[in-house]
Amino acid sequence: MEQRIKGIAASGGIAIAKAFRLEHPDLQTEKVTVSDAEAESARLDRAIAASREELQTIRKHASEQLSESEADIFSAHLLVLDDPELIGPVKDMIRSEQVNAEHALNETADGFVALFESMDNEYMKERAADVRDVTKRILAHLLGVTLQSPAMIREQTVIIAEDLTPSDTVQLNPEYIQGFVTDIGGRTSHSAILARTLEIPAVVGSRSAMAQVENGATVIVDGTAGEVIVSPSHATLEAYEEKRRLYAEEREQLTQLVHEQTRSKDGHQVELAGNIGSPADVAKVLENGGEGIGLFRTEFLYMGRDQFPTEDEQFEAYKSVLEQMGGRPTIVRTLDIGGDKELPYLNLPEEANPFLGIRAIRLCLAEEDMFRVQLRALLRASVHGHLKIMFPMIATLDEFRRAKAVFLDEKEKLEQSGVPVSDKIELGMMVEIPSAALMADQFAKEVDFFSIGTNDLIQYTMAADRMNEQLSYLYQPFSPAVLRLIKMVIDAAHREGKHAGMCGEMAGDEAAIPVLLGMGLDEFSMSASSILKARAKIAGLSKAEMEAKIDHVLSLSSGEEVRSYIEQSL
Ligand SMILES: C=C(OP(=O)(O)O)C(=O)O
Ligand SMILES: [Mg+2]
Repeated sequence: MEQRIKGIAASGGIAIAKAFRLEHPDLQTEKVTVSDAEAESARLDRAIAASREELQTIRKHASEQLSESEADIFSAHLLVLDDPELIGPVKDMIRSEQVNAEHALNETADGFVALFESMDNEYMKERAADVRDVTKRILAHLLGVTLQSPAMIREQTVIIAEDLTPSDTVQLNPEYIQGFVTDIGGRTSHSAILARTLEIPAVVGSRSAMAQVENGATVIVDGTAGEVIVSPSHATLEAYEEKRRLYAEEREQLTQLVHEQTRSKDGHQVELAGNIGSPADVAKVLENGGEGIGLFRTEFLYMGRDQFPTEDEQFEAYKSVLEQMGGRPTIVRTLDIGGDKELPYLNLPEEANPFLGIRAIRLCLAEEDMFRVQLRALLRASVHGHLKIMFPMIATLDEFRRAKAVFLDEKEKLEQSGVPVSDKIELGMMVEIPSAALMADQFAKEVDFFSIGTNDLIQYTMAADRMNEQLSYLYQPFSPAVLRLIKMVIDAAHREGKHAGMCGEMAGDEAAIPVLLGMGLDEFSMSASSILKARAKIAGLSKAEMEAKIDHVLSLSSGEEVRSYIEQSL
């Protein structure tokens, strides 16, 4: 009997294969009193050493088979493994309570996991997953059991699991693993991100796949719709085989656009760029035909560690991105920390409204030494490619001028000490605060370019938290208030002969592209996987026709009206 299970669409496409249940061994432990605490502590050390060796092997496998960013997950695990804040208390507990290593490890790790998960912060939640994953590995070694390894699978399968740990996911060989379904997890969990990187269809958060799917059952994973079909009827199977064929055909057609320029039907050219968070992300942007980097979120270089990255570490990262981009325009955004992105080692005072607090450029101007380190690293890297720098969260002209003055001061100092620096670095700003959009005419005289950050611009225009799902009716890219601000920014830039780009999620939204093209946006920056679709979309649109409709769009009175007008006539 055909059964359908709904879940969260984590990675697009259709997979059809036999189910393989990935079950993790029972790692239940009991509290036992030990007489020799030192011997117990030594037993823990041996399990940690064995885990370290295993993790190093997996990390090597990941960096060879996948990319450095996947390998980084295991570097994070190795850091957890060596973290005295985790291991120290485990050993203390073994000694002070005379208990077995398994129990001490479980108790301590549970405490950290609960603490991290209670924080309303995506980043800390991921750290909780890392601690859980590392704990399991050490426990397996303590208990002498083997963790099942997906790398051993050698037939076409769909993996069904309660959850896939990052170490499971990284072992998935797309040659055999057609897709996967998990009971828990969301779109931003490690397993979902890796599925998209591997381009394996995946459904996460299905809740009941493990309870309903038996080993060897035929399974269809519709990763686009977030649906799993178990033991499909003949008719369903045929329908999905056809869907799978169409999906592959569509992707194949899109890859033909990789080396194309981005032009509308009537010949207007725009630039399609990629958003990245680390040098490892550049490869995907290039594979998908990105013509530049429109946003490098450098804060990720500062996160996931316990101290600031040094000037040299940053220099290497910027140089790597610029070299990989081989002369294509590369916009690096200076540190945008604060709000939901925290740096534990910065010890910022708690704020009642962090999104309205000391974040991004405000923080950099307050902590000038930290800002100068980043600017020096960028200046030194500038000779390795086509670097543009932008400042986040600019609210006033004074802030832009102050940031620019610090930049020029560092530039001069480096030049005086004989360090080669490019003379062509453009300095721009994010427009993500309504005050900046409203004053765009004045900013446009002083900046080299604008990049509109709609993720924040929408939240600050509508006073609606971008992460609060209950406010999604207000968080509307198509709200005429937001569209009018965007239009003001683009027009102001063009009046001064400057470029206007966009790096918020809206730039890659297929429904928004006709309006943005019509308003004259010069550069659209988005996640790598959206680039080719956007290129195809633009190729089918006439810039002149879109432009003729903008006045009407801006005269509409609600986001819903704009959306339905776009659906019907753009
Ligand atoms: C691109 C943006 O920046 P972030 O999402 O990093 O705040 C934005 O605000 O639109
Ligand atoms: Mg922003």
